[in-house]
Amino acid sequence: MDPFVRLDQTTVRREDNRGWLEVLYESDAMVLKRSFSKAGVFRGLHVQRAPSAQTKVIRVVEGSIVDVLVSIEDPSRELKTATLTPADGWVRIDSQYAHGFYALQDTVFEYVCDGGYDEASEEAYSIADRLPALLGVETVILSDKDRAAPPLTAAGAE
Ligand SMILES: Cc1cn([C@H]2C[C@H](O)[C@@H](COP(=O)(O)OP(=O)(O)O[C@H]3O[C@@H](C)C(=O)[C@@H](O)[C@H]3O)O2)c(=O)[nH]c1=O
Repeated sequence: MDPFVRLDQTTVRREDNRGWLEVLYESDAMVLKRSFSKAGVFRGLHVQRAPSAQTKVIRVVEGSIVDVLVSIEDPSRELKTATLTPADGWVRIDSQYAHGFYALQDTVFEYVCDGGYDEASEEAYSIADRLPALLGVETVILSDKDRAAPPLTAAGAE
């Protein structure tokens, strides 16, 4: 038997108003993806809940972002931010975090998720109206899904 198992997977690119998302490799156990975001795009916040929770390992290939996390276990829903560029290399985000990022420049972003994509278990929260003050930016380009997401509020305030 040939030990070099050729994978019959073609890259699927989905384009929208933000740029594009490519699924490079997908199995039941993991997904490898790459996205391109125009400067001013915000993607997120997204989290997959149990039984489809995912740890994400992310990196910026080109450009720069402000990465945004909020622990869904933290009742105060405090936002954590970090500016990331290619020099930061790979960064791990554990599964309790809803994740998003703002593209400061045109940005190529790559990430591996352990566990497959499960749209039904994904939750999205909007922080779009807070981004101008939080990041000192004017432009915020969103997907239709993220624009329609409920606002992130402290637990018990929903
Ligand atoms: C994330 C993802 C999306 N898709 C499809 C669904 C939709 O048609 C299109 C675009 O999906 P989204 O709008 O959810 O793409 P995007 O907003 O880039 O979603 C990503 O945001 C960042 C912040 C994350 O943390 C990621 O885990 C992921 O949720 O691609 C897949 O087929 N597989 C996937 O793994």
